[in-house]
Amino acid sequence: MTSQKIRIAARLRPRIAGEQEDDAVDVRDEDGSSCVTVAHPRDSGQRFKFRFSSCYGESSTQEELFRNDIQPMMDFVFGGMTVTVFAYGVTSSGKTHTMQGTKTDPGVIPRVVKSLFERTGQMPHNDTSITLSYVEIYKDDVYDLLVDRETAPKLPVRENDSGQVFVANVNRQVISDSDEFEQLFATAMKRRSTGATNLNRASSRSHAILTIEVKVTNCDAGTITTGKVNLVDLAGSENNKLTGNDPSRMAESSAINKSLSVLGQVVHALNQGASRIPYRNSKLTRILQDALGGSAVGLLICNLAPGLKFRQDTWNTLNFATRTKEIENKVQANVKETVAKPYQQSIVAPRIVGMAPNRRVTFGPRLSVAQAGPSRLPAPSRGRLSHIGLGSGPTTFQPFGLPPTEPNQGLPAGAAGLGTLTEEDIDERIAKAVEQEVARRLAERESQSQTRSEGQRQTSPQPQLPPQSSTPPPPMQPEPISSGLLTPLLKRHQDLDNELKRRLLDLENKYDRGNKEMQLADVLSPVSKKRTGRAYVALARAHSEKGDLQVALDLYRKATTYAPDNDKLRERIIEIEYAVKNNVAYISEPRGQKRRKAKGKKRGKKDGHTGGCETDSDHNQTASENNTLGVVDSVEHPVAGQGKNRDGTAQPLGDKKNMLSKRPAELTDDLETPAKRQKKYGKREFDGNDEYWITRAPPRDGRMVPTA
Ligand SMILES: Nc1ncnc2c1ncn2[C@@H]1O[C@H](COP(=O)(O)OP(=O)(O)OP(=O)(O)O)[C@@H](O)[C@H]1O
Repeated sequence: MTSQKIRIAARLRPRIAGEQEDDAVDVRDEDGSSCVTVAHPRDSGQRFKFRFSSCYGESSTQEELFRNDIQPMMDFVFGGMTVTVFAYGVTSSGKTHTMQGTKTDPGVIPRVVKSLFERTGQMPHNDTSITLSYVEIYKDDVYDLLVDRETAPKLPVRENDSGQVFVANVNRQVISDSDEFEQLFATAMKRRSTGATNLNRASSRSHAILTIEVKVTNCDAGTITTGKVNLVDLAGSENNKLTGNDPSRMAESSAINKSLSVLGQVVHALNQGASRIPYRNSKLTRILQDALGGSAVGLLICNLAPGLKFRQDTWNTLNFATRTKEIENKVQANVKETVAKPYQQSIVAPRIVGMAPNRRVTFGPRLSVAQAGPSRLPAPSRGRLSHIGLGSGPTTFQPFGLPPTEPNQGLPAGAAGLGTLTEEDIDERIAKAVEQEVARRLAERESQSQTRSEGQRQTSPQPQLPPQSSTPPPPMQPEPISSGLLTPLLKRHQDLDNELKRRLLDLENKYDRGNKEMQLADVLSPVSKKRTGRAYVALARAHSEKGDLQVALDLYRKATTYAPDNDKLRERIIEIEYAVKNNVAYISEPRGQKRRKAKGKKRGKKDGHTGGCETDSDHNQTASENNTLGVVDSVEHPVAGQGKNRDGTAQPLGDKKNMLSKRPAELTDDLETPAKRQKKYGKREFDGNDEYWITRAPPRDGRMVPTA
């Protein structure tokens, strides 16, 4: 792992028709290196200088930029690293021109693709593949540009086990040459949201991210190297006085400015070494997380528009670039060995090597998921579960056979038969084996219980059974049966099969439900997410007060999908889990304690604290950052304003649609209504913890009372 600062390239575009000549901004050579200079607003004799990794003037060419700054980064891609290039600047500063270019004057994207293919063409001994995905972030929703817009759903953004953020369910297209790319890209570009503004006839209304993955399998070295390049054409920050946007354009503009403002906050937080970086405040920063303080190599192209008209924007862009160049990434390569590692050999190889087809997999008693090495077991999918023995009896529990053993192709001992399996392949096979092992054990347990119950039947006096003999009984033969009755053997097999089916389906349903919940949470707006979370919490609380702790626990767990960062919620789940596990009563926090906390929290918010979303410095930054980016008007605080009046005070009951009014009828009977509550407690109570109105049992001492 090596540290690498983000590189900055500034590019000043030439004047376009109708723009006035002046020297407000220029690029010049000074002291042996080039820099951008901006005229002092009040003293034209003075100029501010900005130095970056490279600076390109109005006459610079696409070829120059590519050769100096982009081409050298391709080495990183082939070394298994992720490279992110993003074009940043005010609207009409030339971002799309730089990234896409035109047919006659291609930009960074087509040049990168061409260079990748040229390079893979020089690797005849390696197996290479180039895969493409292309998405746009429009009003903070992610859409696939490789599918028709009419049918393109909003795509969720997720994080994998190793903390890497990715766009889920995105189309990934393998391309075999530059021509195929050009066709695909030309169609995708037409799907991107663009519109005319006063400043740009074809202004991008979205951020577009093209991801190219390069996979090189080196059979000699036994490695698979997966590098990636993200080419990002950001939408431009907009000054709505200049763009003359209509209301629909204003909504887009506000979303663009907001996400760029969050980008500014992220950069600031990184520079401050803040403990919490607000990546999650916009999809853009979430997706670019790896490039900003993560493990990718980054290049920021700062596009600048010439002239006095854009001086303030130029100034903002240059300030943003100056802060960004301080960000340091910990660059990591993604290189995997194609042969099994020691932990995999010890578990997988001895069992599977040379296994006869259709022999049952018999893992030793020590095998567990945890022992299957540090690998991440893929979550069971419908496809994978459903093909295990469903639909026929237990004899169909097939081993997770590798293909018939192939001759050892010079692989290390112990890896024989694994061929060129990748770590993922092996992980997947382990997962399958574990699933099958679960199925086998279920079947075994079932058959043991059948044997036991048969044994009991045999020991009890049953005149119709033959006398017991000391010799082992012959293999059970199905007896002729009277019509309409199953033989015991068939019946046993069928019961077993049904039980197995039932359990596997339960497992699948559980997985599907969890997945749906996640997907739903991903597509909801932050406000709806919060509301749904609250609704679950309200129901959970109602159940916990009824003593129905298991149901309450399930509901609280569901609520965490919508409020993953809520520590209180997690704490409550742990408490209830403890209560359920140890069979002790669970009692909610005493009221007084909570109210005090609530007041404290509200005071904190008034003072500028944001409920854990940002640090103080983040918050203070909001104003300064936005001033810098020139987007003060569009800033929305992520937390402030929810569940409160405009003046920051809590909304009284009745003014707000509280969650209790949405409770199912069966839950409301034995709960307090707001009127009952008022009668009982004399005044209304606000639960500052989760910002919703709740019913509460009379205060009791202590949090848990053992019942036994
Ligand atoms: N280096 C350049 N050489 C020639 N023309 C350029 C150059 N850069 C930009 N232009 C022209 O300037 C105009 C605006 O450029 P472009 O659309 O790329 O801006 P943008 O920053 O992507 O704008 P937006 O954020 O609104 O999408 C276009 O007509 C483009 O052809």
